[in-house]
Amino acid sequence: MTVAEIQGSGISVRGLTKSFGSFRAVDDLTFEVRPGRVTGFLGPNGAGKTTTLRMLLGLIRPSAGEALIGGRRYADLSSPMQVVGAALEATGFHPGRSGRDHLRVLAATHGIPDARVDQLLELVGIPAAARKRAGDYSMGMRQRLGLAGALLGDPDVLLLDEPANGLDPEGIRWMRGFMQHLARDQGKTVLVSSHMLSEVEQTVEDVVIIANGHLVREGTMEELHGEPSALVRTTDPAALAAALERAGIGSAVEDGGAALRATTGDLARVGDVALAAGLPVHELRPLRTDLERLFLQLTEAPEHRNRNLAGGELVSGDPDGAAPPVRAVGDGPPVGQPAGGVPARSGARHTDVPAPAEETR
Ligand SMILES: Nc1ncnc2c1ncn2[C@@H]1O[C@H](COP(=O)(O)OP(=O)(O)OP(=O)(O)O)[C@@H](O)[C@H]1O
Repeated sequence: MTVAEIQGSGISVRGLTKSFGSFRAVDDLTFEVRPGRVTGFLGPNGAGKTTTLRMLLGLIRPSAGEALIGGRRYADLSSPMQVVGAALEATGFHPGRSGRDHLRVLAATHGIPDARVDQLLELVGIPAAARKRAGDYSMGMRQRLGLAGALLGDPDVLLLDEPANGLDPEGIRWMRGFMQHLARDQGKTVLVSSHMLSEVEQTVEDVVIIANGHLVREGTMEELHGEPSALVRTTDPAALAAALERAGIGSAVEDGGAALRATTGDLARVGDVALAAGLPVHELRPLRTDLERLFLQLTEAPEHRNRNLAGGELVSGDPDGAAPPVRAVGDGPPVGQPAGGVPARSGARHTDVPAPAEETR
């Protein structure tokens, strides 16, 4: 795959806004999602994740702004199934039909051979169950069937809404590995939504965090973790702080002055400095950012506090009349060809946030 092809299959959301009556579910949202990476689309319940995904898929019409896949609006894709696959809700299956038949019907309407269906059922780990009625499936099996449906057209872009819901620990591990394989080995753009950062922190390379319809943070997991640092406990923290400073390492007091946080992840160096200064080290360990605390800080800041949960007018379907409210996984977009040309990722990062939450004990 060439660089141009890879860049051509990203996601670009610009100034995206969606109002339901007077209620703004998505508010001037701008972010980019890169190919070849798994990106977490995160936010608390009601933050606007599903609404955004539905706009990307042309299921509802934006009130303003645009949601582009490979540089194009969904409605302008001539072969959407080969460009984007989505697993939004694992509920859109005919209960009396087997999982296999569900996929075969879907495949047939898009000229995809049955062999692909069986290959995918194998790939997602439900080859035998696929012959049973989908109505008897567990939530985890429906998730896997939904994923198979999303992959039918071998799209470059995958949108997965809370795919770990209902999976057992082994299923979650499998799903993580599978998403990483799709992104890293196949160069696909994988956007996975979740309301918990901890659920996806081991899977995703990038994050887009929203709250109350607004973007609160966009960046890599590394950026979210912040600069590495180390906690060091000794008998004379002030003397160690001075020694560290002479060695070019910054520090700050922790634990009410009983310990120091050194601004380096190089534990050996901190230990060596203490030894050279003749100070005993009673504790020395890396300090990790408490991501769950950071997530709460980001999404519960007063300006982002979740007004959504307080209500808002519930409208069934889309008042703009763009499309039906719910669509089955992988439901029938027409056949055509892949899109191209997504603009380069913006270097800008959102930083209207408190300092990273740090775990100190
Ligand atoms: N058709 C609709 N009419 C009115 N309000 C709606 C409609 N669809 C969504 N909303 C509201 O928009 C807000 C965002 O909903 P959305 O489903 O996008 O959030 P979410 O981040 O996906 O949440 P969750 O994690 O709970 O699925 C919610 O307050 C929701 O009630």
